[in-house]
Amino acid sequence: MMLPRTGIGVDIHAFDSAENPAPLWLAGLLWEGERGLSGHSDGDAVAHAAADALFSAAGVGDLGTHFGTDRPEYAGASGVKLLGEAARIVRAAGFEIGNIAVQFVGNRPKFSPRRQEAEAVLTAAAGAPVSVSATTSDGLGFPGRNEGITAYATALVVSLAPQESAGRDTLEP
Ligand SMILES: Nc1ccn([C@@H]2O[C@H](COP(=O)(O)O)[C@@H](O)[C@H]2O)c(=O)n1
Ligand SMILES: C[C@@]1(CO)OP(=O)(O)OP(=O)(O)OC[C@H]1O
Repeated sequence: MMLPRTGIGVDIHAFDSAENPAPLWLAGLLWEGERGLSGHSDGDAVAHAAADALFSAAGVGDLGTHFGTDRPEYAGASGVKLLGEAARIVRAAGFEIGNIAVQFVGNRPKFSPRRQEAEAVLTAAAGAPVSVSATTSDGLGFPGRNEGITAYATALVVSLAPQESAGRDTLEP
């Protein structure tokens, strides 16, 4: 039986505190006029959490395993590029991707008006449906103080490799 596998990913990035902050890239979109997130790459916490959930579901490590900050080629890399690469790695490991669901916690950007646009960009990158939702933390904690964003993601993948039979049906009654 081909049972699906779930995965989880969490990513946190602080807003850039520089006087002239980097632009904000989140959920694969550029948010004009919004303070950017700091990071070795473009800081797209939504795309990173989605990629991490894929690696988790396939059991092939995590973001640091594949795109570590010691890799200069990923300096400034786009989250969309990392998600596309993560999907390629997971497929090369013998999995198909069912879907990815991401929720971020933060006051800004006001996400829902651009949800469809973001989901289309991330879905194209992953080659599988990606849904994104947002919530505030009701003013509490670092997202509530506009210091940063947390993104949580789950992913579902299915192995395309023949499964070895195991468990109850191999046991004597
Ligand atoms: N950055 C955000 C945060 C929230 N939303 C939308 O607002 C709804 C209500 O948020 P609460 O935290 O007050 O429950 C939420 O369900 C989102 O639809 C948003 O668009 N952008
Ligand atoms: C994506 C990578 C690599 O550029 O850098 P960051 O942008 O700092 O992002 P993080 O979510 O901390 O994950 C680690 C790295 O793999």
